[in-house]
Amino acid sequence: MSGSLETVALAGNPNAGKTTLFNALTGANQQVGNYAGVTVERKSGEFFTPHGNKLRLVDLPGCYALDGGSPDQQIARKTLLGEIEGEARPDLVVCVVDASNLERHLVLAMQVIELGLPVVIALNMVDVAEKAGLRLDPQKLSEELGGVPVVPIQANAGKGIVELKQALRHPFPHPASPGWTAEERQTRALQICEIAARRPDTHTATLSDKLDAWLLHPFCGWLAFAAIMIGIFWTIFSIAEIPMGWIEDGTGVVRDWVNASMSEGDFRSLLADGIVTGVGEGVLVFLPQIVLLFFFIGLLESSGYMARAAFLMDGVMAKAGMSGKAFLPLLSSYACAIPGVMATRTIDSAKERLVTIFVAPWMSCSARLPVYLTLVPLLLSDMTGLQKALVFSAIYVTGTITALVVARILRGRLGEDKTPSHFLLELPPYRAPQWRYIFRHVAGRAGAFLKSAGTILLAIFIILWAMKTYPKSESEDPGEKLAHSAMGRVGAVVEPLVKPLGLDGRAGTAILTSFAAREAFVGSMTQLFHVEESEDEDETLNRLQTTLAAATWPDGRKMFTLPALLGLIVFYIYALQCLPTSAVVAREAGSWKWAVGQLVFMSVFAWVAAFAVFQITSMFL
Ligand SMILES: Nc1nc2c(ncn2[C@@H]2O[C@H](COP(=O)(O)OP(=O)(O)OP(=O)(O)O)[C@@H](O)[C@H]2O)c(=O)[nH]1
Ligand SMILES: [Mg+2]
Repeated sequence: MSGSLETVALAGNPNAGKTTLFNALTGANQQVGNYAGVTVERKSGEFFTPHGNKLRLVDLPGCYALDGGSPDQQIARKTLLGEIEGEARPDLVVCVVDASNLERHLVLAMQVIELGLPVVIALNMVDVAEKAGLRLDPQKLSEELGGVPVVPIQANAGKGIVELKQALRHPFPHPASPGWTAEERQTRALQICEIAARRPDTHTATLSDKLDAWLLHPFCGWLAFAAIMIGIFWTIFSIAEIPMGWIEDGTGVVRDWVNASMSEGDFRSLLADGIVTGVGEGVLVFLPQIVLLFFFIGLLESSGYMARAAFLMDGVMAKAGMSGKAFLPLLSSYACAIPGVMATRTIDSAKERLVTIFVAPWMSCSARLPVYLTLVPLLLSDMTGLQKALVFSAIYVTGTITALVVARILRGRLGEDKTPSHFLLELPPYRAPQWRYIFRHVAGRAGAFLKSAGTILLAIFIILWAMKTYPKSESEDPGEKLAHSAMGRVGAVVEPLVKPLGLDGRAGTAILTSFAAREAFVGSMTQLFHVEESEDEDETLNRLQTTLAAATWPDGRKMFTLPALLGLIVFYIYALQCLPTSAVVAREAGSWKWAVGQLVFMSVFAWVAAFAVFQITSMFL
């Protein structure tokens, strides 16, 4: 920690643009989104003022008042009051206010001024205010607030950043702290707005209003929601197929090259079958989909549609005994449960927060995507893009509905809460996405995915290869060879566990590896079911799918029948196979018991559900 640097804190209402300003000042790429409650922890960075002073900048979660109850708002308050252990109180507060929403944002700004710390007001979103016809007078605003410097900026376009930096110079301005009551603040804010931000006389319906009439409509809204979901999955499938083909071809070329340029032996087999095939066909092929998924999530977050989806879901959430506030954390869990669990910090009610943390991993995260992408096309021969998109939507809906039902039961058991959660979701205006941020964010995610391919997954594949190869047997028969190997023995141990699900020890072993990382499943399957190199060009494409479709039991029965596939998909919907998530759950819920309980519960639930699906569908199909 850079303790000696002077610290500037960014405070303000949710969705005021604090993190956008933080990124603009420090060059960081922290998460921004067009809804309240994106930032839930303190993030710090550094920047230089034009006078060459280096300052530390702390981005805070947004808050409506300095006495809010939810964990994220407490972080903001404690930081401003200097109550965070090991952290000095900030030397200066930059209070970010939304110029197009001045009346409400000023109330908090006045509270911040009353703290007695030096304050500079960053009057953000001047573009939006101007479009709405507001006539802003920063000079007047500054006078009315007792001389606090006011700098108009547009954080998402980098406008006014230099001026803002210039305002952060010594001596830091010390405003007089008047000590208003809550009511006085309200009236004062109104008065100031009338003087410093004059509204146009006529109120015209904005584009956001017009869009919302459709997108929040009790019927059309849901229709639009469904269309957006299916549209996204369909696009992911159809566009990604092209680069996937290239990656598969590329993997084939590299494997052929390894096979051609080395003499036969264990090392060649390790490189060609273990590493190249596992990493290429088991992991890299999914990069295009992952990139597209995060791109679309970024688009939804950035445009403001996410907040609408939460609004639509409010009624459904209420039936599950939760507020719409729990929906946004659940929604971000579709990307990854870790930020989802973190985002529960915006929930005031401690019990509702625990319940949300508990069910968050059932929102299908991006790591499950490769598993579904491999299994879904096997369900029917020659599935169309639309059919796949429908099955995908069904998978996501299944996870979500189960999560809500379990949340409802759990919520009932935990009993009433002292602090009832009041749902205060703001509907931000629709905004043009921050493209640069989205692209950097997607690149970051892709990088993390590639890193896992090069580290933990690579290690898993090497271990698998070794287990499959040693100890060696005298036999020439591939089946006997496998049975003799360490892998065959592990498979024999896990087989009784997965046989009731219609799977054999090989599939069982692949499931086992995915407890280390879900993405390992496909690569493991590639290795475990690997058949002899085929000379046929067409077969290289979708090789794993062809292999799995042809896989049989020793007695010749087809293994991946429709019931077995459905069971396996259901298993992956429900299984919690992610150690990092468990670690974050333990931290956020404040107890390891909660995390272990969740892991055990979800694993057992997954097995039972897969068992039921396999057994029941077997009766009919
Ligand atoms: N039009 C316009 N949009 C902006 C401006 N600054 C930020 N935004 C958008 O406002 C939204 C909210 O930005 P964030 O930076 O995430 O807001 P925040 O204050 O950090 O929000 P929380 O972390 O939820 O408290 C994003 O969609 C930004 O693209 C601006 O000056 N003009
Ligand atoms: Mg933020």
